[in-house]
Amino acid sequence: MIYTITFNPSIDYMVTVDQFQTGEVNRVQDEYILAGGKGINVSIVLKNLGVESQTLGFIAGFTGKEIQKRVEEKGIHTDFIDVHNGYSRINFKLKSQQETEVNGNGPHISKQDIELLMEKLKKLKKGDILVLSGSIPQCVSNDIYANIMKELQDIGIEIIVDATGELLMKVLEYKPFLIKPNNHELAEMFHVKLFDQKDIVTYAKKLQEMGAKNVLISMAGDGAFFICENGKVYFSEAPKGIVKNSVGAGDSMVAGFIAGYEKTKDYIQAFKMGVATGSASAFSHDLATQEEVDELLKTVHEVEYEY
Ligand SMILES: Nc1ncnc2c1ncn2[C@@H]1O[C@H](COP(=O)(O)OP(=O)(O)OP(=O)(O)O)[C@@H](O)[C@H]1O
Ligand SMILES: O=P(O)(O)OC[C@@]1(O)O[C@H](CO)[C@@H](O)[C@@H]1O
Repeated sequence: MIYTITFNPSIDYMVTVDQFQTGEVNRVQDEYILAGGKGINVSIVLKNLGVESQTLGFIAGFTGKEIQKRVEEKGIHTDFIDVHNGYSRINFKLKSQQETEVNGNGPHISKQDIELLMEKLKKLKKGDILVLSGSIPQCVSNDIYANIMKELQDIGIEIIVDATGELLMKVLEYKPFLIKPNNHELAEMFHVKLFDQKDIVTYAKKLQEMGAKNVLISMAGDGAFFICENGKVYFSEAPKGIVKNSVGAGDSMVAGFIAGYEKTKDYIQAFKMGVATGSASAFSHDLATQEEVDELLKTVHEVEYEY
């Protein structure tokens, strides 16, 4: 079974404004809400691609209930912990001349809440896949993903981490199956500027040397690199299209990779599926559907990157 964890789920309030003006009253042209949070998005896209998963994490208040309802309506099994403290955040996503995001803090999560999650995770079995995605609330220590991996290291599950900064750096020693920073996050983690593709590959390879088995580096419309555990490096251009909403493109890429790998056990197919699924989400208002992914997959071609 595949499990996704979202420490800080959200209601994503998506708004389109023609020519947004700061300091003025702006009227929306279009608005809708989605249940969000990175792990939840991964589960939704997996479901769209015909792969079952269960989603865990922490919810609170009326927004938490709405998130749970919306996820379950999609036929995804949830096992959230209600922390009975505050409410799950509402993240504001503005599409105008530029895309702007304002993400909330989320509810307080106590030590007992974390212990409850750990108890659930200890029931995972050999062969399961666990996806740890997204930021954590400020009240949670940034070694939490590493602690989870440490606790589960003898069970024999593959763990995928989509996070950044110390949260990601600290898991590397536990050898995650896959990590997916984007190129900007990669630069921030090493406190460097990455000027060209060669720089990006150099630092992505460092993450592999530090423990990650496979490393995906997404670069939005500039394509993606895959540093494979077979020692090779692959590059793919991003498919061309009109970006409607790139929120969740990275999560979709993770889901596409997992779905591709589950179906074929082939890293190249998984990489191509990841790219196609990320772009399919970027080119639609909601997250990618199977049909959208199938269409784009025909246009995705990987090349081995000579390093
Ligand atoms: N403008 C775009 N054009 C084509 N494909 C895109 C575009 N933006 C994103 N994608 C697709 O989605 C993948 C992931 O995008 P991106 O690098 O923006 O991830 P991310 O920064 O983790 O995104 P987010 O945090 O918004 O989910 C890319 O590798 C690409 O396949
Ligand atoms: O604050 P985090 O956890 O880093 O990101 C949360 C978030 O921006 O990520 C998803 C898109 O990737 C959205 O659904 C959600 O609002």
